[in-house]
Amino acid sequence: MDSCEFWIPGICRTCKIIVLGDAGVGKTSLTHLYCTGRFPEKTDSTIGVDFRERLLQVGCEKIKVQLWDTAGQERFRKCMVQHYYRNVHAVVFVYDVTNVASFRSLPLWMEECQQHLLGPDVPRVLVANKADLVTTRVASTIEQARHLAEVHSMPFYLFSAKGGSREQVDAIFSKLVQQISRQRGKKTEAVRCIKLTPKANTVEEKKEKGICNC
Ligand SMILES: Nc1nc2c(ncn2[C@@H]2O[C@H](COP(=O)(O)OP(=O)(O)OP(=O)(O)O)[C@@H](O)[C@H]2O)c(=O)[nH]1
Repeated sequence: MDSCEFWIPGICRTCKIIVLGDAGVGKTSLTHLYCTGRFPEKTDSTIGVDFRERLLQVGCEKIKVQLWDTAGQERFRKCMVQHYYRNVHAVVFVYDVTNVASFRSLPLWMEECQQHLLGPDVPRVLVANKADLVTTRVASTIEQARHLAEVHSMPFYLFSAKGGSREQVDAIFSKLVQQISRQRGKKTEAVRCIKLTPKANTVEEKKEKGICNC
């Protein structure tokens, strides 16, 4: 995703991706790993939102991936929640495999997206984090999570922000960026088609198109 034969200076698109999930599931750790390549040794509870960015090259396009690491705790979200959802291009849902309650909250996070008018066309993925702590006890919840992702047409990743590699975390976000780029391409094409549709100007053309002058 980062090779480029031509470089077009000045063209840079932003992809705003919000990361949602209960407190402590690993949102900060995941976004940190993606943007810096390191698992942070120490994290504090996110208050409001933290921003992290990474610059990518997709073909000849520069893309700024802007991650909104949102607060999991309700009391730290209240004042920011409207801002999270403005002009969102994609969503990452995260739950913690060792915390069943964080899995049960996923429908609420999805509902919040709906309440803020994120349509089904907004790409999303589900990350089951802390895979390094998987035990047989949580295996059935992981299967349920996989099923939930399937039902909602989301890619599913069993991942560990602690033990995962940069390549693995890149795969999660690359998938989203590719989907966003594809959608943008389609929208641009649709606009181009509308602009290029010729108007019926001459009387003959108008007749052919069934347009009447009276
Ligand atoms: N073992 C393990 N611990 C993890 C992993 N990811 C995060 N943690 C730990 O889980 C705790 C919470 O991680 P955060 O990244 O701060 O969680 P968060 O979702 O951002 O939390 P809030 O900001 O409160 O919403 C920290 O102690 C992390 O070190 C992981 O993959 N494996």
